[in-house]
Amino acid sequence: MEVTSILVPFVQVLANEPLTKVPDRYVLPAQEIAVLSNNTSLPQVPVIDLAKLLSQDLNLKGHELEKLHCAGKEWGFFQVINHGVSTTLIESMKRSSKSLFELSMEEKKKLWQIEGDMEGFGQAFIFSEEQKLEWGDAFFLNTLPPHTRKPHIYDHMPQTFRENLEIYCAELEKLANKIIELMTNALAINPKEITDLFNIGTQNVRVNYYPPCPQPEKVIGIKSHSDVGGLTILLEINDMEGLQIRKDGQWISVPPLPNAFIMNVGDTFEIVTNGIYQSIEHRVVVNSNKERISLATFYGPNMQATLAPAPSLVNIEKAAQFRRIRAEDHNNGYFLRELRGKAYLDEMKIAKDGE
Ligand SMILES: O=C(O)CCC(=O)C(=O)O
Ligand SMILES: [Fe+2]
Repeated sequence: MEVTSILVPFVQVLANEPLTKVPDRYVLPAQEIAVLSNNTSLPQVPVIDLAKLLSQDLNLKGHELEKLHCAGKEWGFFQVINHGVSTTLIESMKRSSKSLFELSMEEKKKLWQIEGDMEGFGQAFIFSEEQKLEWGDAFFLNTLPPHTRKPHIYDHMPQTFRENLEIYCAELEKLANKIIELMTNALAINPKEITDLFNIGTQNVRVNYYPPCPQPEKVIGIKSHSDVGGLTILLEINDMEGLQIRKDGQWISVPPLPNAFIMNVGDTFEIVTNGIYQSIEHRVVVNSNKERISLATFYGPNMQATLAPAPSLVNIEKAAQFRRIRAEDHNNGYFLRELRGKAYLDEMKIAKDGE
């Protein structure tokens, strides 16, 4: 896909300079400053136990499936424990993701985005020199289907990163498929109505690096957005807080939980479940002490598939909420706009009478 996001400076370099003030290009307008809802009784993101979901004990399984259903419906965000991915693999993946940002500038340059392409070090969603930039760097890659892997990036990646990534991505593809199938069980529909869309699905990874910032309250690490795909699986690399989600109008912090994956439903999943499971707006705030690193793995549909609400989730009580769109067109459209909450998903909605 051709993407026209413009190339931007590396924030990690900026953060290494003795700055006391952040450059204007990063300072958000007052109304966009991230304010955390200050309420100690805010609800916590649900924690789902995959071992229970896969248990032979039907009571245990049923109870956890109900929890998954609530998490999909009411949160669109949850943490998953006992996910079955080996700790050794996860620790290696963490180390090698971190080391990407420790490469020399010369090495990083070989992995730099080239114009018209999103992969490598760089940003997406930037379309003008006036646009406010985020206080964060990213390394983005296509991993599946294999023919979408870009040789100019793969050939220059550090070998250990590449080797770990290969195994990690295969494990996360299996895990994503498992969770999606369990969600279809929780929705009590024929799994194929949704799982068929993910046959030869797409997978991308994004390593996010948010350097410490001298004026953290003036900037944002990632603007509020929902993810475009099916299911995102996030790994916290250095256990730093920063991720926040918007639930019922309030911003709630998602604290890293040891040995868990943070998962969230993307816009595609909201479309195919006819709005029953919701993609949730999230953002990242930064701090002045320490960098934060995360690894997001996005799992999306086959780009040739047509996205539409699953037939059995459309009925007299609930008409189709979203129009049909080819997955590739849906995906490309997402990357042609600035990140702005759930604005893009709203464009996919079928207007109700009188709107
Ligand atoms: O760094 C994070 O915790 C979230 C990253 C994110 O939302 C994304 O990469 O889409
Ligand atoms: Fe995201």
